[in-house]
Amino acid sequence: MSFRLGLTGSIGMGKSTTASFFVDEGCALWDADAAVHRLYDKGGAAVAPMQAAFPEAVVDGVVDRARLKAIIASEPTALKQIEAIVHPLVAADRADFLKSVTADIVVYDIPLLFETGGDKAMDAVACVSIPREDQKARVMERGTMTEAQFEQILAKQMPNEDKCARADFVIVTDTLDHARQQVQDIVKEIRTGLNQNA
Ligand SMILES: CC(C)(COP(=O)(O)OP(=O)(O)OC[C@H]1O[C@@H](n2cnc3c(N)ncnc32)[C@H](O)[C@@H]1O)[C@@H](O)C(=O)NCCC(=O)NCCS
Ligand SMILES: Nc1ncnc2c1ncn2[C@@H]1O[C@H](COP(=O)(O)OP(=O)(O)OP(=O)(O)O)[C@@H](O)[C@H]1O
Repeated sequence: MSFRLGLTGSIGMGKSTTASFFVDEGCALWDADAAVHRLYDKGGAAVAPMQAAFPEAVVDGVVDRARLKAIIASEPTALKQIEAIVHPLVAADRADFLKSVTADIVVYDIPLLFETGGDKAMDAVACVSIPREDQKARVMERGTMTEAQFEQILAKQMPNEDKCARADFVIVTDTLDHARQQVQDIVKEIRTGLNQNA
């Protein structure tokens, strides 16, 4: 069985970028946010239940993220409802992915890993981290969220310090080269452990 490494971190901290460095080292990757994109897309399994719960959020058979963010911003219970629809479908997507995996290390990029208790199913967890001001600046630079939407999502997440305290590895994503170096060190350490146990 593959080594299961959870990769988590708060919004905009650098999970996706760091995940790509693990792929460069030969790890397999499953990405929870990417699974949500597939589920919201045309023909995706979340479209029909989302249409039933939030008819105005579905446009041309696709869940429209801008509309969804507006709904989340104005309806306090909306995100919980969305999670109840989406999270079981995300779990099914992950189970499907696992059927075909052969890599020695599988990285699970999951923003809400600790919040959902998913860390218990991992052999180790790595958390990406940068100071809060840099995090906010990076998210604002992306231009896909207002400051209020960013703060609202952030409020739903476990504080960065708590995530880092619970993680086995903390990856500081201050520069691309530094993050890549830390990823290479972690992969080396895991592979050394795997070879010792083989
Ligand atoms: C809130 C939505 C519309 C924002 O879409 P957008 O395209 O702007 O951002 P994206 O999907 O890339 O998410 C950005 C980040 O927001 C954070 N985030 C997303 N959903 C949640 C949530 N339910 N709780 C806390 N943080 C969240 C994560 O850090 C994520 O990496 C979208 O993320 C969504 O529909 N979320 C609900 C589904 C969910 O819980 N996804 C989390 C992974 S299973
Ligand atoms: N190591 C790094 N050095 C410099 N910039 C970085 C680094 N890692 C990520 N970034 C930049 O930070 C921004 C956010 O990165 P990324 O999309 O990987 O974060 P994320 O945690 O996956 O975000 P989200 O939680 O919103 O999905 C991007 O603009 C990216 O280019």
